[in-house]
Amino acid sequence: MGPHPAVAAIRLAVRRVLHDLLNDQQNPGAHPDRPAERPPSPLVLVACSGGADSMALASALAFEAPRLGIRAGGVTVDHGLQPGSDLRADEVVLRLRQLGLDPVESVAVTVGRDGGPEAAARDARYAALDALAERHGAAAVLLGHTRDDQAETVLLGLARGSGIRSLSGMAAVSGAGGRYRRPFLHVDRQTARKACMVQSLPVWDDPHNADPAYTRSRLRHEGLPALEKALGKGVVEALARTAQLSRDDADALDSWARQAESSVRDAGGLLECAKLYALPPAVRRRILRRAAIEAGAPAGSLFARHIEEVDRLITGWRGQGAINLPGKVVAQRQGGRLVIRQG
Ligand SMILES: Nc1ncnc2c1ncn2[C@@H]1O[C@H](COP(=O)(O)OP(=O)(O)OP(=O)(O)O)[C@@H](O)[C@H]1O
Repeated sequence: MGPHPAVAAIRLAVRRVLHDLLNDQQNPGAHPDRPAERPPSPLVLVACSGGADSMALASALAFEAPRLGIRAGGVTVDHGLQPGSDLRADEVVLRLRQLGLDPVESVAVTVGRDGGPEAAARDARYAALDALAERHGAAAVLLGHTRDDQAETVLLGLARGSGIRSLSGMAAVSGAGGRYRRPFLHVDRQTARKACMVQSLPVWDDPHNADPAYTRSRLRHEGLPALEKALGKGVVEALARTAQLSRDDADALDSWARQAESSVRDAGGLLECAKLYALPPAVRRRILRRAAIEAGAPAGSLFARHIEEVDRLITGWRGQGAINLPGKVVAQRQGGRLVIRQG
């Protein structure tokens, strides 16, 4: 008898990603900062919170990796935000070792105060995962984001009025050299939970995930169920499809903007307003955003409203003054040119 369908589904998802990874390593051109030499037995780490999604991911990695000549390890990050978080981290380490993963590490981080508490925890976590992956020379770090997480991200973006780059949600491959991989973006949360249950894997339920103080938690427990009730089942799947379609569109527009950029700069490299005006707004705004980031505006603090304001220097010129952007960047018109630089 084969494995339970839920276990088969999570293993297949991980097997696909491991195959992709091996292909990328044989084909280093796909990621220029990846070393051309393929290590004899690459190491893949799973980032595990102890929750159902990442425990399921760890179990599938432990099963599939040895069959492909890949070493499987694990890491859990202790954000130190709840009493007893260090004990939980120790427990996760133990469970990962029981699955046969090696090396397994717990990393304690200090969560800063920049942005909201969730964003600060995420920044600290990724910094720790980056450092650990470097230290072990890991070929990849797997993350347990599911199709449900993707659907929630799309809905949150829609509610904020975001553009299609935000609506494209989380990428299957991201980070330096394509380090982060998300094998479960097409696997639903129920399947991951079921896979843990039938394999008798104990899982930890983060109280934050059920706390109505958090937007994502309210969306998960109230928003999405209400949408499904009103519109029928399949909303999650449809939103995840929107993410994929948006990603393809956003990539195409980014590429168009990169190509158009040189044609809107004069010999001195300044942006020419008349030429920018002639471009479709989606392409023009991408060029303005890139110019602001190049001048030193931090990407994470540069919002659509900032770019819209700069855009009005092109499309609604009434002699307005300089626009201040995050990172002390200033955008202003000088005759027929747009200058974006450190103020
Ligand atoms: N404390 C942590 N240590 C290591 N990895 C983590 C940690 N928290 C989250 N991750 C990684 O990021 C992914 C997404 O995080 P998120 O907070 O959405 O998940 P979760 O609900 O905490 O737990 P899980 O995905 O494990 O059920 C996790 O699946 C896991 O791969």
